[in-house]
Amino acid sequence: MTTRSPALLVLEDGRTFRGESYGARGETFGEAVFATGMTGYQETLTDPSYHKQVVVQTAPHIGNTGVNDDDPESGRIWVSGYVVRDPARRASSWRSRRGLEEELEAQGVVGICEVDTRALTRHLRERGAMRVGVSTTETDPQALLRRVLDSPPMHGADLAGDVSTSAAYVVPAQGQRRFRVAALDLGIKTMTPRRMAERGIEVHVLPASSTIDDVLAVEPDGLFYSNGPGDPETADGPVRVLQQALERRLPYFGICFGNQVFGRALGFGTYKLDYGHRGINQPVQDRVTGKVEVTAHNHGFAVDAPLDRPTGTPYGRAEVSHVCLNDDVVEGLTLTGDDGSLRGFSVQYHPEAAAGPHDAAYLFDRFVALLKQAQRGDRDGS
Ligand SMILES: NC(=O)CC[C@H](N)C(=O)O
Repeated sequence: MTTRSPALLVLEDGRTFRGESYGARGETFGEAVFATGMTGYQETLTDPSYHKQVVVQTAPHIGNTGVNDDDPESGRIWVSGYVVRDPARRASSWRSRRGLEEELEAQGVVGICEVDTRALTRHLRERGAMRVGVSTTETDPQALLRRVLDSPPMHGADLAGDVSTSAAYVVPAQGQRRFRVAALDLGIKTMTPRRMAERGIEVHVLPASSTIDDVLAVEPDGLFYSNGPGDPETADGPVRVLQQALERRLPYFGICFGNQVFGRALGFGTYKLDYGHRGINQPVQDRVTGKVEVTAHNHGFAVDAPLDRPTGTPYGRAEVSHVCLNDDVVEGLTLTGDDGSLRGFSVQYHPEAAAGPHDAAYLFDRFVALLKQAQRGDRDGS
């Protein structure tokens, strides 16, 4: 069994928790956020959207199924720190290759266990997400607090460039290629291009800093923007590229950060939620069909768009298509032309469902339908 040493967690408002080391020893900082999924810790840890965040797991047992080679959503763990109640003493799964603690240690991720994660979560829910420090080297809370207060806040953080691919790459279509899509990698998860590839889409994944010329060079049938870390208010480059693409009537689909950037491209603002949505059972309503989906979320920001009326934009009519039933937060947007045809859409949640329920998988089919409609339009010369 791993030997443990004392560890300290200090929030920026001074609230302190003492626990034991879990994973690498050292000191780390980030935004403290809680994730409520009972499963899927590997997907959470490797989701690039968690860059610079210290994730608190509300599920009390973490690590039970170890670490496998199939579930990572990127090439590494991205969370800047990890907080759990009771780590599994033994990993048990036919897919497990190694223990979670071993993996955290190997990747240099500092964590803390034996923390009352329910008390910590209630604190964050009441006071809002805030900066935190976790340390196995510091024993004085006041000293750690000073460093927490010196660490950068999430508000205003420009992070997509840190996690994006440096070079373009292609995820080939499975079976016959039906469409080609340019996908801007703002922190893309492995499952997303795979869900497109399964539907005959060849996905050209491009760096976050790509220009409209880089996008057009792919000769795409459509444009996709991924999830990603940081404050959407900083994503001016991707917003501009998207506006240029919409001017050219390129069909658009966006997920999470891609929803926020779409919102901004259409003229809406974004804002920081008090403590965000992170989990795999969030109820979202499709405002057209009335249907409720149970969905996976990981977002701390949201789009500020009116729920009660459409908004005219230079690219067509924008509407809020989905809302979260817990708090009425905007969870999806659509853009339609004067003839009522769909031009682009996005969701704040995760239809790629890694981890999470598959209720929203239909959105990838909707993207295929949009690409098909645009191809037909091109052929008809309209
Ligand atoms: N998963 C995401 O794309 C998150 C988007 C953004 N960083 C937020 O926290 O809201």
